[in-house]
Amino acid sequence: ERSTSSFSYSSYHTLEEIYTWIDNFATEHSDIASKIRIGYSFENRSILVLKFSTGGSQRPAIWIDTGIHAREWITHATGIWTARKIVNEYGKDRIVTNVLNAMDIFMEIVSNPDGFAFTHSMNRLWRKNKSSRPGIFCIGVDLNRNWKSGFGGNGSNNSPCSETYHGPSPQSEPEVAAIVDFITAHGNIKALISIHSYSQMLMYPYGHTLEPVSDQEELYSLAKNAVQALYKVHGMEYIFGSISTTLYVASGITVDWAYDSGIKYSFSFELRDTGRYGFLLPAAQIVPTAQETWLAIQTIMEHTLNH
Ligand SMILES: O=C(CO)C[C@@H](Cc1ccccc1)C(=O)O
Ligand SMILES: [Zn+2]
Repeated sequence: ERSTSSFSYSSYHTLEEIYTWIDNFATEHSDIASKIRIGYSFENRSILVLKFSTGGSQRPAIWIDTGIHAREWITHATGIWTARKIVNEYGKDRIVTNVLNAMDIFMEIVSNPDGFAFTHSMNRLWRKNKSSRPGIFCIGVDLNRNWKSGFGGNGSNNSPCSETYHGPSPQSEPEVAAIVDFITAHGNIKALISIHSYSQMLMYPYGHTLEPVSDQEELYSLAKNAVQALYKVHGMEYIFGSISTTLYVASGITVDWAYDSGIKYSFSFELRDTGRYGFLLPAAQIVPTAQETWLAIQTIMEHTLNH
């Protein structure tokens, strides 16, 4: 009996439970899924990625990450549900089947394992990683400010005690360097989706400047279509647009680096809710959130496949 079938997709889980699930999931779906270790965190935990592939080699691919901010538990839970959805829908759903017959999907569910473990052990609202450096008395770098593009600019902070501390240099954090190295070595990533919570938004670059990206029109209309598909599931309204104009200026962020590295379809989600529960979203909303997010993700994947 599949042990992942005893796993509750409508509950939050610890780091150990998620890592065990990843192992069992890759074993039970070895025809299409495999587990890759792309590096080690500051506290030496494995950084794991699930690869979904139906063959070929170096196929164009889609990258999805969740949990870069430790306290955003709905994102890890959404990632787990989405991984199962992908393997269950291959061969049934037209979009998933077409995407996986031509492209690979890489999904990093726990992108900040040290911080995530800390939200279970010590501080539920921890955001950053757990890096420390000699003579610095505050812990952690904001992994969504440590990327090269716009590094150190407005909307990031030079103080190690800040929640948006950008770190001493771009990619100084092993959790960011691991992704940069993997995506750079792969060289054929066509879309990147970096999932956060909360606020109910679907955003695209830039965050570090108010200047529109060259593909602004295309990304705007794709985001519009994606949030319309999402809305149809449970009536949840998402706003959309560029990060700097929709939310605030933020520098050194994942999607700005991705876009500047040639990944045109780079998006960041802010999942449920709009503040009533915030990071403490009740587990009862995990499946509804994942279900609606899936429609937006499918919209982005299909567009990526067809362009
Ligand atoms: O995670 C957030 C809430 O914890 C808000 C996100 C908003 C954001 C998301 C993606 C790209 C730039 C900014 C952040 O400030 O990094
Ligand atoms: Zn976040």
